[in-house]
Amino acid sequence: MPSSKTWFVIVNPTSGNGSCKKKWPDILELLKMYEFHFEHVFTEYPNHGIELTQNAIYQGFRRFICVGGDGTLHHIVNGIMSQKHVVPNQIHVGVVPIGTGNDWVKTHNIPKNLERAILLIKNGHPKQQDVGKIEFLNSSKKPIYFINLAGIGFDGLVISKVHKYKHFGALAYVAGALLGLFLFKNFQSRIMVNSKVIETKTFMVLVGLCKYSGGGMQLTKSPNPFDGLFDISLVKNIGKWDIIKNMSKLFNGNITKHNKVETYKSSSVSVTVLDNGNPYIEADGELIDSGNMHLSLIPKSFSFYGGTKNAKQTFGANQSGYKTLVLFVISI
Ligand SMILES: Nc1ncnc2c1ncn2[C@@H]1O[C@H](COP(=O)(O)OP(=O)(O)OP(=O)(O)O)[C@@H](O)[C@H]1O
Repeated sequence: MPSSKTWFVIVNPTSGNGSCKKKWPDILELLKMYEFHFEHVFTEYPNHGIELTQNAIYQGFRRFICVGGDGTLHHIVNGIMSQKHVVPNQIHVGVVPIGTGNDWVKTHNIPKNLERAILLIKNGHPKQQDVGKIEFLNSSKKPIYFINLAGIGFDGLVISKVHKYKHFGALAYVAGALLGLFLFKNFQSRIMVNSKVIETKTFMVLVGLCKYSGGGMQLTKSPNPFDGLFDISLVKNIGKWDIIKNMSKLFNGNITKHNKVETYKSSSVSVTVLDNGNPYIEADGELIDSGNMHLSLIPKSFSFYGGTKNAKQTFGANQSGYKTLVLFVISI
């Protein structure tokens, strides 16, 4: 049985397009220098983080460090939320962000600098944010949990393409979006939210808890991971050229003001696909399924070490993302 002070460190060597493997020796030194008691493991295949987290909880670990990107963190969250041994928010998670998008950490002011991220964990006090739960209608698949954003439609298609472009860094999401625009067909869906039933041609439905997704895009209006409500964007029958013309608005949040976008605040939402399309569902940037889904919110269930607003923000992708996009488009 590990002591309550022992950390369980989960390292995804493939995160950040493989940069995690190169940075791990420095992280190891820093953890030793700041006198963490810890054990560490490497993930060996996709989704392995879920199993590693659950086994560590059964062994008695209550404090985790995620060394990786949004996907690695997503799997740790799913390991925590899908076990029945310990109340989820009694397990505390620190993050050393070494992903490609690193979207979740931007909301919580977690620095990308390795030493500062580790010091934040060492000196921080855990906060609790809301967790989303996705249940798959017409399927026996187990629920999936998310802490950043989940989406169905175009968003899911982009995630299905992104892995091919991870060597572009955060621009992988832009590359996936540009390719996806030419492949995607809007689908007919029924959305149930706040006792309202909406049937419409749909580009995507986004269900947000935190502010950034897709490498720094802001796709919902005013997400708050602590308020017990999802921040939902229903993007109706928008055209491809309309998206291209409004590309900058994906990064500054103004896309939610477009006349084809409706926004809602709710603690649950269902999406049923009404035509032959089988749109992909993504959660925290991971492709998880396709088809119909029901989402509900579990308040303050994820406990983590976050930074403060005053901490120096080292990402700034929301400001720089659009400029980088323009450079990227010019370069291809
Ligand atoms: N040993 C491994 N081999 C292959 N894939 C792995 C391995 N370990 C974990 N994975 C998978 O790697 C994927 C990507 O991880 P992660 O999201 O942390 O990095 P990233 O994609 O670079 O960052 P971000 O999501 O922030 O853009 C996850 O889906 C995870 O399941």
